[in-house]
Amino acid sequence: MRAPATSANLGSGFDVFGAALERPADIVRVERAEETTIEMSGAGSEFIPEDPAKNTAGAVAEALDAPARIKIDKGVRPASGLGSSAASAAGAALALNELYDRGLSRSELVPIAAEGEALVSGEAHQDNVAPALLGGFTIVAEDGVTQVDSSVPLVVCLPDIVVSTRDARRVVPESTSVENMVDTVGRAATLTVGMHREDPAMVGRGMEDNVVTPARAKLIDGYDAVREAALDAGATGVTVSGAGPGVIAACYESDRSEIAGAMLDAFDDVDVDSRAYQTRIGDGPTVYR
Ligand SMILES: Nc1ncnc2c1ncn2[C@@H]1O[C@H](COP(=O)(O)OP(=O)(O)O)[C@@H](O)[C@H]1O
Ligand SMILES: N[C@@H](CCOP(=O)(O)O)C(=O)O
Repeated sequence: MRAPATSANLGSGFDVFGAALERPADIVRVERAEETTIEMSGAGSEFIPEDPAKNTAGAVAEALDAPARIKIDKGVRPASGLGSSAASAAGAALALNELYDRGLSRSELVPIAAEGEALVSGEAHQDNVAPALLGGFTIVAEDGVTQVDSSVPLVVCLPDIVVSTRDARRVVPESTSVENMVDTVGRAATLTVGMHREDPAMVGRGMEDNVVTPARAKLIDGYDAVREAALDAGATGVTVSGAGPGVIAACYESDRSEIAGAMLDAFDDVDVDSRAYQTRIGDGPTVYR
């Protein structure tokens, strides 16, 4: 099972919007077993507990009552803002659903995979697991998830800084002004139509946000300079990816490589190592049998 990285929030859609990324991804393998065991390898795996009670894939095996030998090769580093914890949870949910013939749809697996998010961030937010399972752009609302296929080009720059989602949720303001609310609704609506039209300019305009992103940007050294550099290089919009520290830019494909270089240079200028993924909005998980 190949389960994609995801970017949640996209600025104006805190805890609502999410997008599957074409790359990077986790590879999740499962075999039936008497009790669940987990073996981790790959990017940042030394920081991820193999104890099933502390691993997002273990939480999913428990929720599905599907004990298994689970092997995860991380393509998505933990505490990245790229839905690392969600990729493993979504991959495990889909793989275990097949292994045990549970017959649940990908949409029905969203709240089950979110059990993993509750374990690591304290809340079962679904805005990463929804796109990780369904692909494309997703909107998580009280009454269900809406999915739209899209392939808008993106650059995601991941600095060598760790920001845990649990900590980054603590800095989110408890309230905001009506003026900010009106601005956010306008931008969220613009972004949604932009995704549907696959229009990078509209998506970029909708990625601004005056409430959550400014509070979280303070946790990322060099954020303002990286954002400016990406915009100068042609990005149509830039924001914090998920809870950070990843920074995501929407763009036209022809500008992608220049934007990636500009973001890497801007982090380098403040002595922060980083890596850039030239990617786009992509599909959900791929199942290998
Ligand atoms: N299978 C897993 N993959 C990634 N992180 C996991 C996993 N299981 C538990 N974790 C823990 O979840 C935390 C990372 O999740 P989170 O802070 O939400 O970051 P991200 O934005 O990358 O998802 C780390 O503390 C990590 O040890
Ligand atoms: N809506 C959540 C999304 C967290 O995404 P992650 O990729 O950082 O785990 C939040 O903003 O807290």
